Amino acid sequence: MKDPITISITGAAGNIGYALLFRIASGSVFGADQPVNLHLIEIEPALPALQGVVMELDDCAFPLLKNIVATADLAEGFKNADWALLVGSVPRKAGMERNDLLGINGKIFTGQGQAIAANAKPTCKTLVVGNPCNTNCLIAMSNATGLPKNQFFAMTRLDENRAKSQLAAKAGVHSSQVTNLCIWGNHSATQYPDFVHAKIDGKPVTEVISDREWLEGEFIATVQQRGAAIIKARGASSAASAANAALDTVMALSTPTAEGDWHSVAICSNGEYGIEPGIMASMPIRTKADGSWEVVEGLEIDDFSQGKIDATIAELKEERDAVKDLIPG
Ligand SMILES: NC(=O)c1ccc[n+]([C@@H]2O[C@H](COP(=O)([O-])OP(=O)(O)OC[C@H]3O[C@@H](n4cnc5c(N)ncnc54)[C@H](O)[C@@H]3O)[C@@H](O)[C@H]2O)c1
Ligand SMILES: O=C(O)C[C@H](O)C(=O)O
Repeated sequence: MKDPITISITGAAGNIGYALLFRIASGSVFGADQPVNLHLIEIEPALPALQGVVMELDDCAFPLLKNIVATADLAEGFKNADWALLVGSVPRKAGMERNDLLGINGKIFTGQGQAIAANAKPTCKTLVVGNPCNTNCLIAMSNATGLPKNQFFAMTRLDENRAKSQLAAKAGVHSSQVTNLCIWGNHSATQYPDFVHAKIDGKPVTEVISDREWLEGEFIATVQQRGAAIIKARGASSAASAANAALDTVMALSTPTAEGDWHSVAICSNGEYGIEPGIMASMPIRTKADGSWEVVEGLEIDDFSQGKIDATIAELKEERDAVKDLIPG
């Protein structure tokens, strides 16, 4: 048996948490031979509800689940973490944009970034799900003094999965036949789901779907507005699909990417594609055999795509400027 790995999850008593924990504990994320410890972090008022979740985890008698910690103490919660999944934060309501949450949620990520740096393993990878996730991740990363920036990620995989599903439906194929789908920029209404480089059965999407007006219009708008559409329909923000995408992201960053393909996640720019260094932007990413990752470089960006990328990066710069008080030095 391998040594257990420790997964710390904030907001563990929330809706996404409830959809995440049992899949991790069952072995379906890290493998059937990988024991796990779950460190569940909540705010004090949610600890009684969290105890209920712990009772349910116990009642599953998962063979791979070795230890559960349920706590409001960040040092205890992030101790020895291999992965920190930062979900805990307030979701938006109908009529709000995700960055309307910056004032409420942004400050959560200063203390969490510091606590990860002080208590987690030096190799800990952090994935931010709580919105607005790109800028919350920037705050966490900037406060995690001493940890490499390339261990911080913000989630755009839900957007990738949504985009693949829309393209598949339009082309009359299964979503698994859609590859090379990159979400550029922010997890927001300015994101750019890149249909130009996406492929269906290895062919450019633009050859399979000849309706360019749909691709440039309805397709992009549907993906950009999908979160709002779910809030309108459900009366609550996406939870099961968000948890699924978080686990897809963890797996995509833990296993080598299929030859020629890429996946979407926001990382700290080093200037790739002319994106200002230090901006937490979604780009095409490949995970290598040794577990490290790289940006897929050299994609040709046409004028249409460049305009969309510029718009979403401009929004990320505005968000960064709005939280400058939460970013040290
Ligand atoms: N990036 C994405 O694609 C994506 C997708 C869906 C939802 N989200 C975001 O994920 C977040 C969580 O959504 P949810 O549906 O689980 O919400 P929820 O309200 O059901 O649960 C959030 C939980 O976080 C806890 N929490 C709040 N502040 C905390 C803190 N400082 N430390 C630890 N826990 C804290 C709350 O007590 C609550 O239990 C929201 O911000 C939502 O907008 C992101
Ligand atoms: O839209 C939201 O506020 C929740 C989430 O970010 C989503 O994309 O479903």
